[in-house]
Amino acid sequence: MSPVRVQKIVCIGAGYVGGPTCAVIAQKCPDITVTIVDLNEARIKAWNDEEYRLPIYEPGLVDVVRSCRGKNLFFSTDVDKGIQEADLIFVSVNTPTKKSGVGAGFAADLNYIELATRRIAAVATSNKIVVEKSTVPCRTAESMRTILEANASPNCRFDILSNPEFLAEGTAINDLYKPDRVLIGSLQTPEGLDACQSLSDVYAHWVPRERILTVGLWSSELSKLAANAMLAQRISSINALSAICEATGANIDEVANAIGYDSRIGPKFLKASVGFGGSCFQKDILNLVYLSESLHLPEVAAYWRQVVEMNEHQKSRFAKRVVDTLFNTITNKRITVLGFAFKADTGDTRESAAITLIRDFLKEKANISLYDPQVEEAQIWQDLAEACPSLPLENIKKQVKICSSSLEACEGAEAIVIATEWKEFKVIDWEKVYKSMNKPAFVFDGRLLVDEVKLTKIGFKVTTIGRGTL
Ligand SMILES: NC(=O)C1=CN([C@@H]2O[C@H](COP(=O)(O)OP(=O)(O)OC[C@H]3O[C@@H](n4cnc5c(N)ncnc54)[C@H](O)[C@@H]3O)[C@@H](O)[C@H]2O)C=CC1
Ligand SMILES: O=C(O)[C@H]1O[C@H](OP(=O)(O)OP(=O)(O)OC[C@H]2O[C@@H](n3ccc(=O)[nH]c3=O)[C@H](O)[C@@H]2O)[C@H](O)[C@@H](O)[C@@H]1O
Repeated sequence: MSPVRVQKIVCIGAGYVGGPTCAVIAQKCPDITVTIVDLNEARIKAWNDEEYRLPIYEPGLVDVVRSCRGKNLFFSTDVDKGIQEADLIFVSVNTPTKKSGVGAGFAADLNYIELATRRIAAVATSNKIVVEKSTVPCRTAESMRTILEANASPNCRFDILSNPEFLAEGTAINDLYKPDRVLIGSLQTPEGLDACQSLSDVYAHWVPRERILTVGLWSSELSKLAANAMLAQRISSINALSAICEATGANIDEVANAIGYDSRIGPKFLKASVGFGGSCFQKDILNLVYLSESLHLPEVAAYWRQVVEMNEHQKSRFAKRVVDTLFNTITNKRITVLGFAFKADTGDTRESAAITLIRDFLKEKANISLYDPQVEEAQIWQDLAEACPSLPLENIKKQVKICSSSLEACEGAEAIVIATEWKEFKVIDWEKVYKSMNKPAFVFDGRLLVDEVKLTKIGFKVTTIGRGTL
């Protein structure tokens, strides 16, 4: 046996990971045909949209899709055909936190992985390299192998690899073009190592070989959870320090800068905020907590759980600071929330801190004016309805107004809360905004975004995460 030269790839799951990742593979590997399949017809239709109104917003993505769609990049709902034709299959389906049953609230829901794996077993008629792209608990590859081997037709051989994705939303294309590393886990058997070589050769079209790390399967799976846990832990650490700054008069930006100069700590990922969001940090840490508990390591589980608890504390601490500052009541007051996405440069709202803040403000019976440059209106209503199950949507709609610009959202408000660090919020005409607001006019900067001194000079009363009041 020698490594197979990959000619046809199918990716199951056309989401935030499958879409950009496989579009970049197609662009960088013109000799490989890449098909991205999904059961969600609307999503596939949007990927095939003639005007390139793609289902996800990601800077640079349209150019990548434009460069190869219809040549060696295809989007389809025909999952079975995709599987049959491919020699390498990425499984890039969602792995959300389980909502019910054993491990509810912590463990990963592997139902989508299992269904995709069963489909591969049911329809494959030739050898396949099956690659776990989704983030999964340690040893999921073993379950996949058991399902594949028990259900496959006799002449099919399956080699399973783990190849977790480390891209961040908003910078996905750049992260894919120049990854810090590509991680591939395989069994250390001759067949496993050959499969690993085949996938390495795909990435080597544009990633330097020294950045392609090859390890054992379980190390690869665990490294993904570990990377997200360590990143989230950094944010919870800086946010914990931001509370101390607010109480002492220290400035969190100065503290972050000072500690970041230590080359062992480094300057990145030390921005205090209203709390981390996104589909993965919380889910992956809870997954690690569940794994630790299953392995009878309660102290380890408690350690990682605290990262999520600190994040919840940061969000509620910020919401409380808003209410306290507005003379202990926001009932019937108009609060402007700028930003709804979980971070800038994405339209993704999963676990966004803005949702928690608005939920808390609605409980206090405030009126909300909301503006985000990318998030669709329907998504906002869906997220708020889910976050406030005891409030009928008609009531939410009476309390929340979705606006089409920052200026419109700020008019007549008592306070502005910056929830997402969109660059455009930095350059708002703050003089104009000030004139249009009720006085005293408050700004609560949950993202260390605006110039506090300048806004204070205009007349605003500014409260910033990690700083005492000026
Ligand atoms: N969103 C992100 O930035 C990152 C996500 N990840 C991981 O990647 C995985 C995917 O995440 P996203 O792309 O964000 O999820 P997503 O929800 O955007 O996309 C998953 C897609 O899979 C499709 N799907 C589910 N089961 C299917 C099946 N049996 N056959 C065909 N299609 C199926 C769904 O319809 C959906 O469109 C998750 O495990 C996540 O933890 C990893 C790194 C970054
Ligand atoms: O597995 C995943 O899904 C991905 O999760 C994160 O990527 P992502 O969630 O897209 O975005 P991040 O840039 O990590 O931001 C996550 C959250 O932390 C917040 N954040 C980030 C950095 C910081 O210094 N402070 C801070 O509050 C962001 O605003 C955002 O709400 C990781 O950065 C990726 O490496 C990983 O692949």
